[in-house]
Amino acid sequence: MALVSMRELLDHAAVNGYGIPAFNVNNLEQVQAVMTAADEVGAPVILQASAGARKYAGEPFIKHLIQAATEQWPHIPLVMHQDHGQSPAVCQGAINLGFSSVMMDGSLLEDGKTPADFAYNVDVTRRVVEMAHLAGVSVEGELGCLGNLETGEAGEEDGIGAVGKLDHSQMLTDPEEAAQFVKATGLDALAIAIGTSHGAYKFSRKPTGDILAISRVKEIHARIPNTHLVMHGSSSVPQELLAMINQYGGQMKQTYGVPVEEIQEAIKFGVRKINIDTDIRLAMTAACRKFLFENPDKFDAREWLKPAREAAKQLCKQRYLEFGCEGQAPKIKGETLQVVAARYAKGELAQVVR
Ligand SMILES: O=C(CO)COP(=O)(O)O
Ligand SMILES: O=C[C@H](O)COP(=O)(O)O
Ligand SMILES: [Zn+2]
Ligand SMILES: [Zn+2]
Repeated sequence: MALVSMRELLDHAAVNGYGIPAFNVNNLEQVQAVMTAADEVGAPVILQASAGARKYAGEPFIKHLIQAATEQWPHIPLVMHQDHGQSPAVCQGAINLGFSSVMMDGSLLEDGKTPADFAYNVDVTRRVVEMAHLAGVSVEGELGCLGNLETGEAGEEDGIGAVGKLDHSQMLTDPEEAAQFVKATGLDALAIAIGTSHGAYKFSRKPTGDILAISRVKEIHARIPNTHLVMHGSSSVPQELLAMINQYGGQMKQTYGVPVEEIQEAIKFGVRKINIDTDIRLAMTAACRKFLFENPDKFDAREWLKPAREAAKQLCKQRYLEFGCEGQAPKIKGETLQVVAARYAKGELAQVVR
């Protein structure tokens, strides 16, 4: 199957009440891990590449790694999504490269650090929607800045994130603004800020409602019922992976992620895409450290990449099962992007705002 539109997958997830993890990928082993996990459980796939991934691997490698996955697993509906595009020009570049979905992150200015105002965000996102939908490509936007509600720190850890202190109004997406934003842009999916942040250091304790505002999801969803909500910074940071990393020579500090049961609750109220990068990093690092510690004589990279890839696969499989993706892939039609473009043109995919 050729690459499919993210809108098609998320529409299917909405009708059938499940969520799809969007995994960040940077190299061969991560692509293989996600795809084999999806194949084992019959899950649809969103592979996303950040600017950091494109810098690390190079654009031709990212493009061809993901296209290779469509050849190896032709029966799996697969979206190639650009994560955190910082400008319309970056999004246009991704569309030209063959991405079937793009994120225009206009919550921050082009530097990826300075919080932007609402008018700027609307303007850049609307421009991306106009060009992307002509090609049947889906658009995710973001309203509100990801950040830690305990400290007010936006916490730039992965190259994308506001710098310095933010107030709570900047770190929690406002339902009324979300409604205005969707009306003005017509985008397909909206990343919301509810207290999650990128990277491993999200919460100093297991989060409760005051620092992870899942209740916001319900309020936002009520206003924009067919715009798919996206949770960034949604790694769960499994304690056993932290312990394993530290057991085999690592020095990670105590930290907590987003509990899977909170994500499951959010899925009931309109969250359809759940971004996960850090958990794959932790799983691969833990497995790799363990293998090299136990086999100090080994030096073939394939030998330590194999357990790392296997650990990433297990993590991905677990999330597919927990978010309800099992057996959904064969039920997805896999429309061509041309068909989806025609549906946008006819107004069939217009957003509802209440
Ligand atoms: O949101 C993300 C990518 O856009 C990744 O979040 P994590 O750092 O929690 O995995
Ligand atoms: O959005 C953040 C992702 O975790 C990507 O991280 P990265 O910029 O290090 O590739
Ligand atoms: Zn952002
Ligand atoms: Zn993100």
